[in-house]
Amino acid sequence: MAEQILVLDGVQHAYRRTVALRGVNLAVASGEVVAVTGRSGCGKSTLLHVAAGLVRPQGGRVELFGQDLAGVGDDERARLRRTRLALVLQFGQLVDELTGLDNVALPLLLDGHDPAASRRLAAERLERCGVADVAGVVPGEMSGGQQQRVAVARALVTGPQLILADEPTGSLDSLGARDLLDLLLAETVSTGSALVIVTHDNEVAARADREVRLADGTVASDVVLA
Ligand SMILES: Nc1ncnc2c1ncn2[C@@H]1O[C@H](COP(=O)(O)OP(=O)(O)OP(=O)(O)O)[C@@H](O)[C@H]1O
Repeated sequence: MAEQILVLDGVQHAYRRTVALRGVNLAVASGEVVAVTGRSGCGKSTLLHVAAGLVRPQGGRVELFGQDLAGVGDDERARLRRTRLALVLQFGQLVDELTGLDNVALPLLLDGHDPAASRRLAAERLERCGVADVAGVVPGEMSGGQQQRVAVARALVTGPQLILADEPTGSLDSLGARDLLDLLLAETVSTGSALVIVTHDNEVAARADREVRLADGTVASDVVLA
């Protein structure tokens, strides 16, 4: 059986009086593509933030790459997010002042890699993601689709074992969304990463290996797709 790289066990979380997660159990194996679906407000983004170690849950246990996150400090969490984990959000969240190339090289540079080698890897990633032409362009001068492709290139440049994506196609039209999903799935499969993708889009969910549907802060169904 494939190694489990993310395990949520009875995870609970509330923001003041709003309960977002009420005991979520979920395990993701290496290389698996899992879609997380459910109505607005059911807790999908909170689940992703807990999995990324951005939010400390008030109850239950999160195990990431075999480590109980409760015992992992903020610096080590940040290091995990830069190296073994990647986040892709609805709006690429690129650094406005940096070019496409420097945005993609950034996680490597922050992790202390050689600058020239980092930029070479970043250029290769941009090429693979079909956006080599925006290497010298800042995000404000890119289209929404180009920004999301650069965000995918940045997410994959470190060779993460797990990619957490929150509505990564949500800001794009349907054609752009399909293109970006094709890219994300192809790159995920080719690097052997696991992908957890939060989506409202049934077409996106249908292309995953598994669909986990949340309802009111719990897992309502967890189905392996053909
Ligand atoms: N920072 C916050 N402060 C207070 N309440 C929050 C916060 N973030 C989320 N919530 C609440 O927690 C619940 C779950 O929110 P969450 O964003 O996880 O849901 P979601 O399924 O991702 O929603 P959507 O599909 O609309 O993005 C909602 O009731 C939401 O209003």
